[in-house]
Amino acid sequence: MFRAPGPLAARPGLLRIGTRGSALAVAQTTTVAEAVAAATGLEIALVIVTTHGDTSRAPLAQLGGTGVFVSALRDALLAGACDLAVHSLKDLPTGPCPGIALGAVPHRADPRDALCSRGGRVLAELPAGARIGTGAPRRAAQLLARRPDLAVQDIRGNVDTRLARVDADLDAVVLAAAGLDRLGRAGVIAERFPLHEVPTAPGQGALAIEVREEDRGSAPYTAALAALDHAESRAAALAERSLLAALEAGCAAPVGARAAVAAGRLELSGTVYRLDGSAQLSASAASAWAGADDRAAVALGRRAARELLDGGAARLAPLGGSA
Ligand SMILES: NCc1[nH]cc(CCC(=O)O)c1CC(=O)O
Repeated sequence: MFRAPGPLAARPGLLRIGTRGSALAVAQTTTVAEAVAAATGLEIALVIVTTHGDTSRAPLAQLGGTGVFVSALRDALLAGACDLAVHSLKDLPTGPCPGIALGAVPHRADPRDALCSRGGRVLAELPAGARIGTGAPRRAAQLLARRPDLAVQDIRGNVDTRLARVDADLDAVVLAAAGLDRLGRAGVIAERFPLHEVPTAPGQGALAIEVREEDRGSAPYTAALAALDHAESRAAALAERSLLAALEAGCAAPVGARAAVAAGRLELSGTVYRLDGSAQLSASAASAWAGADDRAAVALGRRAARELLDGGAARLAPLGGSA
């Protein structure tokens, strides 16, 4: 495996995998590349695609939401500058992208949120008024639901930037455990919030491997994608995303979800929060799990979303918009 220093032409036996350039993205994509190389014997090149979201310091909402991280990579894939693209699945907009297919969802990492605090204090140990940083309305609402006395601060930036705030001016930050684990930074985690109390962003901890629609059924893509795909992770991620899509909610809406295959069933639950954490609404659904079936997973997400909407989810929280 090597990193392409610039544009790299396609050639037989070479698979070019596109990634964002952040430390986390490169770590994730390296794991993917190693798995494909081991399973297929293909030579793998990492193609780093710089996105507007990486270079701008403007607030995420102003940039058009987390979709900015995704579109440059998709453009590179469609333009033939790479053969596969690796994204954090939770950053993908829920709508389809013409010409691009979801090729694989690899084995999901820890979907939980992690608290990183000064002195390693867990949430219950933080003093009243403690300053806690997150850029996600969902995380803010969940924190306030459990600790209305906390002062939640809006922050953004990559993992290191956000962790640095704990030493600088904040008492704690909340981050995805998966990102910290993948960066070898699990040591900074004071507490992983249990999923039944803190359901996380749909798709959190999962990766999405995208492929050009016209390539997905042919060699060497089929072998690479088969080596990467993990059916249970794919079903869970699709069910969670389908819930978000059916709520017509953006990726920054105050919506938590968790799905998993257990004892032959695919189980999903979703929760919508009032932004200040003072109210929430949950729904769950389950269906028999008989192996890979994207449509069953999507149907499950729609069912849970319908229950949430019927229960008044749209009155509880602003669901629309991507930021
Ligand atoms: N919103 C940005 C983002 N997209 C994916 C991850 C972490 C890795 C993952 O969830 O797969 C993060 C950082 C975070 O939420 O702390």
